[in-house]
Amino acid sequence: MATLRDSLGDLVADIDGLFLFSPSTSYYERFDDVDVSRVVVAAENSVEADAFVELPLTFENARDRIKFGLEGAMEQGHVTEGDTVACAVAMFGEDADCLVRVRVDETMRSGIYDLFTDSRAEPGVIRDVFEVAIDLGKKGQKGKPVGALFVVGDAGKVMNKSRPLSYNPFEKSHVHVGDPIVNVMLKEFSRLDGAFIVSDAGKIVSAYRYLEPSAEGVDIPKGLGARHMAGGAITRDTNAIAIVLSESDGMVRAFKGGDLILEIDPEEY
Ligand SMILES: Nc1ncnc2c1ncn2[C@@H]1O[C@H](COP(=O)(O)OP(=O)(O)OP(=O)(O)O)[C@@H](O)[C@H]1O
Ligand SMILES: [Mn+2]
Repeated sequence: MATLRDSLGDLVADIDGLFLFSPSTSYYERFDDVDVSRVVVAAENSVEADAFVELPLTFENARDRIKFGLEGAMEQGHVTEGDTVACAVAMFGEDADCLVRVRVDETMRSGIYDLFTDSRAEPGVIRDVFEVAIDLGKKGQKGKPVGALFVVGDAGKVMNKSRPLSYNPFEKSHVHVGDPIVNVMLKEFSRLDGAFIVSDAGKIVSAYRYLEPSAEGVDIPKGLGARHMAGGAITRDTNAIAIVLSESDGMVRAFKGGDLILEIDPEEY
């Protein structure tokens, strides 16, 4: 047992910060006396932590969850480059069952935090669009897999770089993502071609848009087709982000600045 304990000790030796992911109050309070900065990463700050990073999604993939927390803490100044931190994460259960030691540096930065907090669109709008895409990916449309492309934020510019494929069902309406009825509409219209355009504040500006960005210099992973190329490229030409559900592999991918930032599997949600 001694060696196992030693190796656990190694994981937390000389750390500069302790990250607690969605801790219960009693778990959080167990670390009241630690002499390193304690950062809570959770959907809500129910433990009233001083250093808190809000999770917009659960991020079933623990790597994404940790990256989000670290990037947020870097951005908020709770940790700095070169720090080594320990992260207590719940991987399988409700309580922390996993301890991860990481060194905070620029290579850790995937842009996952900036995607939500430093885009033109409001973080809540981005979260709502993710939720629609994940839901659509999980259930498909009438049991069949569907693809969908959502371009979120900077809608005026996106409209200028696209053209209609059909009449716009959202033409005179003032509906917003996150509204349950709208989510049903979005799912219904996802069977048809083109992209949904969503404003910074979450208004659905249009469906059925054919995007015409310049694809120059856009480097998307091999194997992805025109939908992903158009989605990635429009985020280089504008300050929008794109959230793309693939009909062929069922994954939800997010692009910003022409780069693939995040990839999530709806089946895990
Ligand atoms: N420039 C574009 N603007 C808007 N929608 C597009 C554009 N190009 C393709 N699409 C949409 O994407 C759909 C799928 O195209 P394609 O198979 O080439 O993309 P993909 O990236 O492989 O996506 P998937 O993984 O869903 O198959 C098209 O039927 C069309 O509705
Ligand atoms: Mn395809």
